Amino acid sequence: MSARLQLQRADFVLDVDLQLPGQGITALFGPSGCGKTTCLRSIAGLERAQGQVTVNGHVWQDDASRCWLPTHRRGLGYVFQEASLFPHLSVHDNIHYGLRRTPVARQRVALEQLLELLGIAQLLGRKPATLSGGERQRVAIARALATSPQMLLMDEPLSALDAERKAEVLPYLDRLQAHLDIPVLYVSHALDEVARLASHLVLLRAGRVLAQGATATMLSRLDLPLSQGDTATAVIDARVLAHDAVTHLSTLAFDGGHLRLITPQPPVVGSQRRLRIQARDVSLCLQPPQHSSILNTLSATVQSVREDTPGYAMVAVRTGHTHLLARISQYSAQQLHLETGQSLFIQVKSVALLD
Ligand SMILES: Nc1ncnc2c1ncn2[C@@H]1O[C@H](COP(=O)(O)OP(=O)(O)OP(=O)(O)O)[C@@H](O)[C@H]1O
Repeated sequence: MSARLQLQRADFVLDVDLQLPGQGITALFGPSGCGKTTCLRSIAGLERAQGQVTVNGHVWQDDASRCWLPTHRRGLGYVFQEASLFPHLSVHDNIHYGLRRTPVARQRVALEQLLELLGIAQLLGRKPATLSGGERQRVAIARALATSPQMLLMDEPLSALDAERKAEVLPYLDRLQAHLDIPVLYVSHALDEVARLASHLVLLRAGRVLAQGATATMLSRLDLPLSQGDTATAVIDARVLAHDAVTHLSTLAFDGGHLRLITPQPPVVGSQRRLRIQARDVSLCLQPPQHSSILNTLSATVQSVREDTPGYAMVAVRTGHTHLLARISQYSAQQLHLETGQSLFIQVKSVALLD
């Protein structure tokens, strides 16, 4: 998918060039007012930006050749912050409203599969007013997907939900991603959501693309603001090798070694899982640590070091082909004489399963 878009407002200019994968979830991320929604609405044809938009070989817009498809002809699904369901229609009729407008030849998503993936089969007879916020949003996603779109556009779909409801909906988004072959462009300003869901990340600043690339790579780049401060995080895709029911420890393999973590529920052996390692949970040692309570020690190479917030240094390290961050005191960075290319050991105090 590619989009080159320019739009001028009185005090805001959008000028982006997006090259996105035709699969998985791509996050459009950045601070409030940077243009995420404007960008999404321009791709949808809800704003009249100038430029070119091509999705899966379909040209939605190309001003050079005077092509501009209206929204209803772009083959897209759109999910807003607040589920915009028809209040007088049942869940069944809301979903079928989208389905009826899709010619049979274009239907690629089986309705039963959609209901199953989003866990809404038992809600079909209900009216939107009787649903919880999380259920409403799942129905809104089903309605958008029922039209078998070329692309699903989601604008902060979880931001109106409290933490509990958000945690309830996230696994459904994981399942959609695993089972449906529809690329998603996902607007968010919550880094935890992006780290969990997105395989690709576009970082926006003041209407422009600051950087774009694989989420894992973007999160660990010291030249980007994502790696600053206490929330800096790395994500790793890993495979479950084993689970020990006695110790509750699971062992996962990634490109760089093995990690062990306590998992209350045994994960499926052989499954691919995404792990999060926060920079503040990684410490550095020049010698292999001995007799430590910390479960995970890996050998690594220093990639770069940068001053972080006052008193702290952020260190990018590589283990195998995997990039991690360590947030340590500046004092420690000086004591260890850290330099690029240096070999050392990292201790990982905490690893979390994200999906
Ligand atoms: N309809 C509009 N008319 C004029 N200016 C607008 C309009 N909608 C948005 N803007 C301005 O355009 C800029 C980008 O807004 P946009 O909503 O795209 O940002 P955002 O990154 O999605 O922000 P948020 O995370 O707060 O939703 C902002 O300066 C905003 O004030």
